[in-house]
Amino acid sequence: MKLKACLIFNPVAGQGDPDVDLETILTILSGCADEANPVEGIEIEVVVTTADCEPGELAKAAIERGAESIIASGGDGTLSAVAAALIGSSIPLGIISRGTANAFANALDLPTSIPEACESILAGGTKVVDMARCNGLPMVLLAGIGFEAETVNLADRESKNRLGMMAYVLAGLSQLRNLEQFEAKIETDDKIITVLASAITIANAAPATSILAQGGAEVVFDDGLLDLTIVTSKTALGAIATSYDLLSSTLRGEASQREDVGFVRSKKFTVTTTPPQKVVLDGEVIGTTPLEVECIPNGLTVFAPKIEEVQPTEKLEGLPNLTIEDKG
Ligand SMILES: Nc1ncnc2c1ncn2[C@@H]1O[C@H](COP(=O)(O)OP(=O)(O)OP(=O)(O)O)[C@@H](O)[C@H]1O
Repeated sequence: MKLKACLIFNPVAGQGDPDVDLETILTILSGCADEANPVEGIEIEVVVTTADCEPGELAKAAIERGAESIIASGGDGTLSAVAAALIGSSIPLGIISRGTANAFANALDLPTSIPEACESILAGGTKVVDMARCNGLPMVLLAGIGFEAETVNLADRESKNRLGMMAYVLAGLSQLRNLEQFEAKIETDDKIITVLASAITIANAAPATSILAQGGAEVVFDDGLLDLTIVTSKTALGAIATSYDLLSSTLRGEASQREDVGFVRSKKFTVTTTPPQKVVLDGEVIGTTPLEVECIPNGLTVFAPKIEEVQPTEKLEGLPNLTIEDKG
């Protein structure tokens, strides 16, 4: 057995059967999933979360007990809390998503199925990604002002259980009726921008489905910078057209060309608004503007699948008596 890890497991996350999920995880991580070809497994201590525990505190306590790595399994709430506790440490974090949106794994290009996530942890490859701090709180993915904050507020636990991802879509559609613009002053590393906005999103990392973060087509999670997207749509119809454009341009890997979308990168942003707007941080409403967000470059180490090397399509050098004639 190698590497002593602590698995922090949320039994109520997502819509799957937690007993089956836990057994699958432990079987794969023990190295015995393939009976014919067992591999060296990981020694694991399992800590099950409770309704009133703080998963980050569980992670810190496990490290004090000697855990060499932490594995978190649950929804984005559990994963973000554990990641936040590991910012600035070199303790690698394994991410096994079992939530509704699985934004955390999607944003960092990590596997979202339980078997694939476990296999990449077992293989031991890691990568280093940026983290951020928003109004003094740890931020893994993004902070939203305006439209997105209202949407998250409306997608409650009960509707997420019933509807899964649709809860966010329906909450977003119903929120369009109340779309309101606000005055925003945005300070970057080198400029001050004032604008009339309906949504502002500051992302460290974001899945393609977080369309309000996608003005610049790609949120790069290891460039030491944050990506800010401004949406200024005035009407519900305009917001639908903008959302559709952001989704389709992201899927094409292109930046939005719409006049009601703007984007800018910076290591740090300060945003003030009139009137004050709700702020959602990694899926939770944390209060209202103003807000200050700063990137923490290389803030977290995560287990990640090894990038497959591209095989060269041609190699002739070194062959004996080699001549190569250009046919012109
Ligand atoms: N044993 C438990 N019993 C009841 N609630 C729990 C327990 N463990 C954790 N929780 C609650 O689970 C919530 C965190 O859930 P998490 O975000 O991981 O999953 P999720 O809500 O399904 O994910 P998503 O946000 O992607 O939908 C916290 O509110 C926490 O209080």
